Amino acid sequence: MPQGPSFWFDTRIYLAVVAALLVVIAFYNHYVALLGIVLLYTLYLYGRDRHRERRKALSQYIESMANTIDQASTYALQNLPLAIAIIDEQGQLYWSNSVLAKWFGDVHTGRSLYDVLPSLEAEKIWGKYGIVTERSGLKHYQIIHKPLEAEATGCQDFLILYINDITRTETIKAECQGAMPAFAYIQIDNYDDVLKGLTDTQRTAILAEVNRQLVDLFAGLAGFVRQFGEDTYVGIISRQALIKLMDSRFEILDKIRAIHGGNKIPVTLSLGVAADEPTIATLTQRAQAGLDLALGRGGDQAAVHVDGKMQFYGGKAKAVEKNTRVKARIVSQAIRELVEDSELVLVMGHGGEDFDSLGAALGVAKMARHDGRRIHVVVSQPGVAVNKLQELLPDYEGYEHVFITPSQAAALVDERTLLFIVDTHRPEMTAAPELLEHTERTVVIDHHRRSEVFITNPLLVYLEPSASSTSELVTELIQYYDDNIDLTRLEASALYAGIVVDTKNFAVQTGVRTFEAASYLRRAGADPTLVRHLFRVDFDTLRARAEILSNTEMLPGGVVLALCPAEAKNAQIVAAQAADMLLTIEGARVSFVLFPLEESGVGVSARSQGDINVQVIMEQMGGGGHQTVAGAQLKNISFAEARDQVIELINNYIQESDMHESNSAARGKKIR
Ligand SMILES: Nc1ncnc2c1ncn2[C@@H]1O[C@H](COP(=O)(O)O[C@H]2[C@@H](O)[C@H](n3cnc4c(N)ncnc43)O[C@@H]2COP(=O)(O)O)[C@@H](O)[C@H]1O
Ligand SMILES: [Mn+2]
Repeated sequence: MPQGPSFWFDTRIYLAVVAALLVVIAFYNHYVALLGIVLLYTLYLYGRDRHRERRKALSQYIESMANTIDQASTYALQNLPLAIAIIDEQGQLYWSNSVLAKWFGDVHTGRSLYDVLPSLEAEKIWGKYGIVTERSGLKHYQIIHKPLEAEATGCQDFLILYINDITRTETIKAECQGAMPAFAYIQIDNYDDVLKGLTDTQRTAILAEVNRQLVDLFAGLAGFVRQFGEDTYVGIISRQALIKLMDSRFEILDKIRAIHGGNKIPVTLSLGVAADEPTIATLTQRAQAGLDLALGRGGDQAAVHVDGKMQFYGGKAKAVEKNTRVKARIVSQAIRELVEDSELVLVMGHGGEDFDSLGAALGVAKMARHDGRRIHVVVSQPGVAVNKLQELLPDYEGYEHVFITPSQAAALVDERTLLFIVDTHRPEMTAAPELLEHTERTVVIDHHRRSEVFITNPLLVYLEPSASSTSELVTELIQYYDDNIDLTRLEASALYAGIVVDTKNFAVQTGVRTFEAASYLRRAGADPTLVRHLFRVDFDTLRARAEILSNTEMLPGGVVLALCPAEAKNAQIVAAQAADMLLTIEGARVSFVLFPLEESGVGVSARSQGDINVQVIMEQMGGGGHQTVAGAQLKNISFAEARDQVIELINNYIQESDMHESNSAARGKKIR
């Protein structure tokens, strides 16, 4: 490197010192001093020239260095392991480094970056600092976006994007995730029923077949399965294998259901499976909760907790009626103890009460009154069923003011209050959801298949999806509560009406226990004339029902779809009744009636003959219900959109079932 200017400064100091010495020498010898001055001057001239040359060389060196650094930094910017793009609000490229073109092909100034990265959401990133991850084909990118404001650019606002290719990291992450364990609890739902009355050889053959199917399944998935009770198994597979199992829509359920013993009862299986949990303890807890949920929903299904949410597969078999009433007796006694420990008993059903929830509520109220407790039934708002009963109740002593509003109930409730929730177990569907926040002493009695959302920490739960109705369950509880309970004509008739509603007049979902409950109620005074009176509808309602029927479309695959007129009174009930009626059409497998919701939106009443699980379809629309009777409420949607959604879901359902069960071609026809 050339020497700098300090060298010439130093030289001049030396020359000045020599000049001073020459002055001293001149005092003694003029000739020597003169010679010294000539030499000194020559030295000065030489030094000055050398200094000029060096200064020139130095500035040339600095200039070349600057050029090199400029080139190096440009090279570095263009060849970063990052793509950089500067875009405007429309996504148009103003500048980018060459890496962007290398990764995304034809990108040039003026072209929109959103064309090459369509998943990038302009409104989410424009003007903001942040990091997003995007996928483009097989590649994954992490994008840091940073605003570049007009003040800095002197013209307009821009956004700088630093794009990092994280495909390798994401691939490794996906591989690791795929190798994580998924844990399964598996249970034969109906072990005793299937094996009842079979010979030892038949029993062994059935159990061996179940075993073989499970072992084959897990071996095929490179997993592990082990029986740990007579009807229970645990299994472990990788998360990747679980995804395969989900893609097959748990075909194992169909294979197991095809196993029949001599008594013709098909074997059904329930699975609770969990993945993506931080510890083995939470993984197994989630799997256990999934199994409870699958069993609570009637069995013959898998409840899978993956990606932070629960998904259900299967659920095609009917819930099998339990032929023992031991549980009813135990629950009844437990209820009695809770009632005796309370001062006030409140009962509520689901909002938009029907006779099942009101009949069951009056039945529970009867038990509490029998023990001398203050009781009230909390109702959401006047409706057909509430109004009908309200007209009759004042004739019965103590029932004059039995119905109260949610706000009246909130004013009464204290820590000694016992709150019964009947005919639903979903907090948001209760007549007064806010009441649940005021009391922790709750009891749930319901006949719906268990859904994921449930009343928080109830003291007691009596959930029997195989029962026809909550009124049937409450009728049994009354019989075990106290032999001396004497139902009034109205109480018995309300409970009877509850059974009638949910069984469509004893046509569906009925078991031996349904008829036994009905005959107990008849003996206790249930009056068919009064029940008929409860179900009478006004002329407008009847006309609305007729209009629905005239608006009916018969679609391929046995799908019947109808629309309820927008101005119909009691639209929900009319739609429910029409959906029931539509199933009586020859060839109808499933019916859907769309109706206007009071608070805007579209409601759906869905009914099935049994082979299509409408609960699963309605759950996909945010609703629920049972396998053959279900419903949903859709917000911010038009009738046409709701119709399209229903058709798409039933199409998918039929196609999937056909794929897995090789149903006839006619059934699999696409609906338009
Ligand atoms: N959002 C939802 N989440 C979970 N479950 C839901 C949701 N929305 C509806 N459901 C359940 O779906 C079934 C079917 O409901 P539905 O409205 O189609 O039918 C119920 C009543 O409307 C209907 N009903 C009431 N009174 C009469 C009558 N007089 N005649 C005929 N039909 C009538 O009967 C159904 C009773 O259902 P239940 O109260 O659940 O037993 C239902 O299970 C919803 O809870
Ligand atoms: Mn019910």
